[in-house]
Amino acid sequence: MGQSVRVRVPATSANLGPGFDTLGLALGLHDEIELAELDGGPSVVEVHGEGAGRVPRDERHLVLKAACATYELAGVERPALHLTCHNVIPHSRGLGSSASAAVAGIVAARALLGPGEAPDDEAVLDLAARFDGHADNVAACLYGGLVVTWCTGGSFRAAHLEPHPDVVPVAFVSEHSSSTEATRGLLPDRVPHADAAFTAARSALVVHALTRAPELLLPATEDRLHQPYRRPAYPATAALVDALRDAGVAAVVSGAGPTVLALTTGEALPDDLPTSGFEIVGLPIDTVGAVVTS
Ligand SMILES: Nc1ncnc2c1ncn2[C@@H]1O[C@H](COP(=O)(O)OP(=O)(O)O)[C@@H](O)[C@H]1O
Ligand SMILES: N[C@@H](CCOP(=O)(O)O)C(=O)O
Repeated sequence: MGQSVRVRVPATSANLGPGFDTLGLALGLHDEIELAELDGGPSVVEVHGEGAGRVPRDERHLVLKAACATYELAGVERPALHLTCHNVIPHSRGLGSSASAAVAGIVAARALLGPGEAPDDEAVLDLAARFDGHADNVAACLYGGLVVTWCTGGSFRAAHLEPHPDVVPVAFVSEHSSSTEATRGLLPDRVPHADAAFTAARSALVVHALTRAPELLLPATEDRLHQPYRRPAYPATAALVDALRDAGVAAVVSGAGPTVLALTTGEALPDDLPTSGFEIVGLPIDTVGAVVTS
């Protein structure tokens, strides 16, 4: 075997209510991968934990594909690779597992590429966003903390912000899965101008609430752009979001769902919530993002 690297990537929650396709938050739940260059032969994929026995273990594997895309971007012939995945982030629940997989592969391949060959930070973000299709998830995964993402001149960009220390996320991880692609299919091509204006105000306010004024999180997390349209895909998720919000807790659908994210300030949650089918997990905000650990 040639040189190898180990990379740790956080889970992420996208949208945060009104920030559809724009806002992302990194959470303290991590996958780890090892990527090693082989002297020859076909690439090898080992998967432990989440997805083992379900995800493909050949060139279609997301982490390996993302690593290959990085060599291609760098214009460097790719060696055969040995990939080992230790997965914890649940798949298809709205916690950005596919984005974390893409970031893991890209960051690992960048570390293996020589100086002068590796893509710079902007190119890495753009590649990851194109590869996964969700800049909000990949930017949070790369940088940690809170991100605002946008696309300009055909390239994805991100601003990194420090969340207020009083913000305490609690995830209600659904035992059911939901395909992001499928729930995007529920979104209309057009929305009423009043709903766009309503949500634009909340989207700006939620950045203020998350960084400076957590007491505004409940009004700041209202959304009319995506959650109302996705409700039929997961009634239990919709009911839990409603119950939490009725009790004064700033709850949103995490990403495309069906997990629910409550952005609390550490207050006790009501004990009469409709949580059947959900695992309640306190997840601190990850402030460092993807790291090469060795
Ligand atoms: N670590 C991983 N390794 C390989 N494939 C993965 C990994 N994480 C996610 N995937 C693939 O992505 C799919 C989930 O993507 P998606 O529907 O966007 O949900 P999520 O909200 O978890 O990102 C999984 O079914 C699996 O095929
Ligand atoms: N902005 C995207 C985010 C998808 O996140 P995921 O964690 O559900 O993959 C969307 O809302 O579709």
